[in-house]
Amino acid sequence: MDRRPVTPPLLDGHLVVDRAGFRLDVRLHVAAGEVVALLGPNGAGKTTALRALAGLHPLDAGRLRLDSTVLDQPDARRFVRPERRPVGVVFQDYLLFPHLTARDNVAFGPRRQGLPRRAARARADRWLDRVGLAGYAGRRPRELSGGQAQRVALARALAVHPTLLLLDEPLAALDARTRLDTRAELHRHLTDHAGAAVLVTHDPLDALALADRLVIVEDGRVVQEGDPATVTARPRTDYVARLVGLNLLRGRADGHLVHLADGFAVPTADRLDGDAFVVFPPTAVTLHPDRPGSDAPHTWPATVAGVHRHGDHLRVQLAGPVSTVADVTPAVAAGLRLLPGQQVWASVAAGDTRAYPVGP
Ligand SMILES: Nc1ncnc2c1ncn2[C@@H]1O[C@H](COP(=O)(O)OP(=O)(O)OP(=O)(O)O)[C@@H](O)[C@H]1O
Repeated sequence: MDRRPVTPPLLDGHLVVDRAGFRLDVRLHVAAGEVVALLGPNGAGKTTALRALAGLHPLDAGRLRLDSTVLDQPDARRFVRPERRPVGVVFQDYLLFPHLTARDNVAFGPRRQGLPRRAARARADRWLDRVGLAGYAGRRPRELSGGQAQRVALARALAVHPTLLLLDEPLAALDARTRLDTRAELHRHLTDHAGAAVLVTHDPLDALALADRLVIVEDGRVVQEGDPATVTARPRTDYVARLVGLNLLRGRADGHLVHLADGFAVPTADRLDGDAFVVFPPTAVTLHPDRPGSDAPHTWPATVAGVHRHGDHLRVQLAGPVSTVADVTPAVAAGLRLLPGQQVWASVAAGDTRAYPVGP
């Protein structure tokens, strides 16, 4: 039996925020040293959650505890103002003070924490050095590139030794090359950060590269969470499936078949019974011009809804009783004369699908 004491998470939040026609209601736990990425479609509530953690948007209900301090609990009339929270933020709309040098931007937080000017500046210089900007301390934000400004913002957030680090799309404003370098650098700083970190991103690559755990938010609720490997292997919503590039269908498993609506079925190597999800990559879908014979018993009719170039392949959107996407080579597409509106038949091999229960 495991007798290790269960340590409470460093951050323990039940965040409830009401906005016109929208309610955020998410439970969020983050351990010391853990990086959690909030992912979700536009308007899901990610930024609202981050702003609630920072204290920029008070909770309407629920409770937020960080370490041993309750930061926000409306029913106990408890609210710690943003500047009094041990929180470092890197927000798009909250970057740098334009009139201060990079050094003074970074020294600002430590000064507020009571560090004398000279010590605060020395700390700022150490952090600028750590983010690779030793020679830029005297520059003002307008004399920095986007990537450099982003790194100063990170240094500023980390210089206060925050218990909680919040990052809102930290790499979004950067070009592809800078993004790659900054992502690697951010990864190093997050690994060194002893506190909790919560990151909001639209980019699955950022989330997979930086986070220990993904929390998927849709319409103000957590719809799935887990380590990146599990979430990407076993998506539970269409949004997550699209994010990781898989077709996701839901049906009723009966041994090695998952029965879908309208009497169609998908074969699977996994043996399962009951409500099930089944996933497969677009490259696993085979298209046939006519209904195949007994060599492909589990096929379904589909209408080509769209064809786009996708790397070396063509990505075909298929509508019908089973809505999927298929990746085919240009040669196959030409052979099938794939055009929008065309009727085809689709199938997938058991060895290319994975099925898992809908229930926990
Ligand atoms: N200032 C505001 N006043 C009222 N409602 C708002 C305000 N800002 C956002 N909302 C609403 O709150 C909901 C959540 O928005 P939020 O910005 O948190 O989503 P998000 O997941 O961060 O989206 P995105 O990916 O587009 O940034 C949306 O329905 C949005 O319309």
